[in-house]
Amino acid sequence: MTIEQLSEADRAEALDALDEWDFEEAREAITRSFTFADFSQAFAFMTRVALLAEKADHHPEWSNVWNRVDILLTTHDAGGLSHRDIDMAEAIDALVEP
Ligand SMILES: C[C@H](O)[C@H](O)[C@H]1CNC2=NC(N)=NC(=O)C2=N1
Repeated sequence: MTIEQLSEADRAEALDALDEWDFEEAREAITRSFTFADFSQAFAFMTRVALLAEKADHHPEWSNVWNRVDILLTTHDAGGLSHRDIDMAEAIDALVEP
């Protein structure tokens, strides 16, 4: 299965709409940090993201420290950012900003 990296123009357009996400040039990835009231809330969020990831077969690189969850999205199969990352970022945002 071939997944194409986004062109610079498509990337710029997508990032424009994803206010809360930062582009990390070195990793060809987007990142966002989420903070919750406590660990329980953070882990509940991670559970929901995990289900999205399995459904989409697209998985985040992430870490959790107590109430914080740091997420990095990139497409390993494409060697950089693809529409899959944008779709996943939008789906994750929808969990916290309904
Ligand atoms: C075989 C399986 O479809 C692939 O390895 C999927 C799984 N999840 C993935 N997740 C991410 N972030 N990038 C990928 O390229 C990727 N590939």
